[in-house]
Amino acid sequence: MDGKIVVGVVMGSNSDWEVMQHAARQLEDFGVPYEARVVSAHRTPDLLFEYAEQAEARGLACIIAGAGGAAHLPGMLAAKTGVPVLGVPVPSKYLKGMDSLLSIVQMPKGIPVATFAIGEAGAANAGLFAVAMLARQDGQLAERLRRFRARQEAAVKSMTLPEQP
Ligand SMILES: Nc1c(C(=O)O)ncn1[C@@H]1O[C@H](COP(=O)(O)O)[C@@H](O)[C@H]1O
Repeated sequence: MDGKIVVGVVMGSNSDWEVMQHAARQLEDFGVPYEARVVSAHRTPDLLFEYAEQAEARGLACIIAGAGGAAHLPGMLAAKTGVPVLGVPVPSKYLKGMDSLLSIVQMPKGIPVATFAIGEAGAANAGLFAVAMLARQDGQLAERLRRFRARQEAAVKSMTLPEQP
């Protein structure tokens, strides 16, 4: 990777960072150049349009978009760019992220958003999914991903449980 930003991590509010940092951390760990931005379909619609319209020309390979509640950000980005959008439902205060999940996953046919699990695991997996996509064209990244999986497998195999009666 030559340092050029290839993944955009965007979120509806800085209150989403606690969750979305898990996507950013995966990209960082794998050495994938990314940017993190607050962009809101509801609160900054012009900025959303600008970000989406420039994404392809800026060379973004994908956009990871996280939002909570009436989470229209991922879908609206997908509507305005051909760059693949990975949606992360951020947990919400009252409906625990079910609202976010349904807002993101139930896209109309023709404008896909790849939707991940609610919360930290979904954010981390969106980061890993972006790595996996980029690794198809990048042998070194593919090797790093293979080693990550091997370490994870070894960690699970060495897990112990309390003595059983
Ligand atoms: N769902 C959206 C959008 C959007 O979809 O454009 N913009 C902000 N938000 C969400 O509002 C929640 C509360 O935001 P605040 O904490 O700023 O009040 C956040 O989870 C954010 O993603």
